[in-house]
Amino acid sequence: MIHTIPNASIVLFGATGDLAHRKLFPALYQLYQKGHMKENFSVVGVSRKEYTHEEFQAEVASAINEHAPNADIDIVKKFSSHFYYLKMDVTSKPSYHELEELLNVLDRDYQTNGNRLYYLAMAPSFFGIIPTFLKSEGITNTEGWQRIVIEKPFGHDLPSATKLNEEIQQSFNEDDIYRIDHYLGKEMVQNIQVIRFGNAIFESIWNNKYIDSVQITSSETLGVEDRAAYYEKSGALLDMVQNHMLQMVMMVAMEPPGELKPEHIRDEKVKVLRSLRFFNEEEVKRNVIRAQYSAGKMNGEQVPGYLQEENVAPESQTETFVAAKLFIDNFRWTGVPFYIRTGKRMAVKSTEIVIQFKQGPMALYHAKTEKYQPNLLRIHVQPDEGVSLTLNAKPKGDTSDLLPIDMTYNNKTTAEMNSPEAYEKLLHDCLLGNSTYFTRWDEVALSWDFIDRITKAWADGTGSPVTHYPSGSMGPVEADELLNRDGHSWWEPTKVREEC
Ligand SMILES: NC(=O)C1=CN([C@@H]2O[C@H](COP(=O)(O)OP(=O)(O)OC[C@H]3O[C@@H](n4cnc5c(N)ncnc54)[C@H](OP(=O)(O)O)[C@@H]3O)[C@@H](O)[C@H]2O)C=CC1
Ligand SMILES: O=C1O[C@H](COP(=O)(O)O)[C@@H](O)[C@H](O)[C@H]1O
Repeated sequence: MIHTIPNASIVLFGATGDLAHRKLFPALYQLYQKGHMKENFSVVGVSRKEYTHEEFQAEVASAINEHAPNADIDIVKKFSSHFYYLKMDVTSKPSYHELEELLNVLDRDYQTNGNRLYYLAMAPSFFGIIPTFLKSEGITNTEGWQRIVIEKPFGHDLPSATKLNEEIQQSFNEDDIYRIDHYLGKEMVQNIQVIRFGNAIFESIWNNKYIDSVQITSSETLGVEDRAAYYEKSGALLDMVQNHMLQMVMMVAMEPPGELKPEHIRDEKVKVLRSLRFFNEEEVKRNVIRAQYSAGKMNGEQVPGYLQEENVAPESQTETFVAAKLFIDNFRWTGVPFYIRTGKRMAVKSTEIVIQFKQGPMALYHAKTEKYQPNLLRIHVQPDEGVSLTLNAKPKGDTSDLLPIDMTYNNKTTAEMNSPEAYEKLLHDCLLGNSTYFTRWDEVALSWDFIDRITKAWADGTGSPVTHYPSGSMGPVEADELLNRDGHSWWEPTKVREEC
């Protein structure tokens, strides 16, 4: 539900960066333009570059014009007049006093009641120090609420994430810490719980009696671009699996919450991670595939392999693709494999969840024709948004054959009616104090515990080796074999038909 955001000051650390320009300014603008933010808010941009307030406002306006669809020039002007700039090195304790002075003026001018949201759009190395100084220099000491948004990655393993968390919790309560996973802001990821718990026909068959397997694919066409410095240390496992892929697994596998309240939903998600089978070395080798893109063709154009990309080590073993078979050892899911795969430079940009249902008890049709398809429920997360259900029917006039048909719901009908961007929804939620779609510490800790065992097996040389896949393909043959040995194959991403 959309509510009007209360009066507040937003402090945006990292205001000259890529995330602020491409995602955060446009997301805030959309909230304003739709009337969810009224006039009583200010945004203080913080970075080390020199800007006057006016230069910064012009920069914000230009970013919105470039990245927000259908931006209105007059509204953009009015919106950007709420922005202020402070040149500040976040590692310098005394500079926080200037921030406090500015915020005190803005709190008064905009009647914010001291409500403040601190958004850390900065490199992770700053995630600990900023909350520490915000607290020690008394900035968080106001009458209003104080919330902090932490970008990803939250640590690089369980020990580093624990240390970071302890540091942040010295200054902010868990309830006021909003760890962002932007996949949780995606329309169709949020829709999973409605499709499941809002439709008795699905929830009653959402278990190992009726579901054969689950597949989650998140493929990208982009390569590493200019992010090799970060990506070389992360790879697809830390960049996508630890957070986004596991979040989608949790949304598909969780039990119904007692109520639609943040803690009820987050409790159920955590229980999924508690039932996730944590792999030993042998299981990592058997169930987790890693690979790197080699040169290939994308849209008819030759593109380089990962090792030829700028700032990538000549013999880098960083994986740009991961496929895995996961097991959730609980009453609902025992025996149902969850196959996940994600990678860069793949054939299509797509995120899709496919629920494959079991065949009926008697082979009246499926043994007789190759055209028989298992029933599939596809949740199209992006770029198309929607749901489709594959059924078997009979072709017109022919009683002896089968025709798979799709019943499709398309969530995104026209360019003018795009769903809100993930960051828009998440900013809206944290300004309202709704943490449902942010990751709680116990989720983060368990997900690192699961991931660390894979990282360790790979580092010890006991996991499967890094193989290669040509750019423009859907991954290495080993990822196909992972499913083939169970008699399965990957369902390739499909489009939601426009006419439906
Ligand atoms: N970009 C994206 O699409 C995504 C980014 N993220 C995460 O968001 C965060 C930010 O990423 P991104 O915007 O790409 O990073 P950038 O490198 O583009 O921006 C970093 C920002 O930090 C500022 N900065 C650096 N050092 C200091 C300092 N000592 N004091 C004050 N400001 C400083 C920089 O400005 P200046 O140099 O002027 O000080 C700049 O504004 C990261 O954690 C990233 O992992 C997550 C998902 C997607
Ligand atoms: O967090 C990240 O996500 C993006 C993919 O996000 P999407 O919304 O475009 O699917 C990925 O490219 C990036 O490497 C990763 O850091």
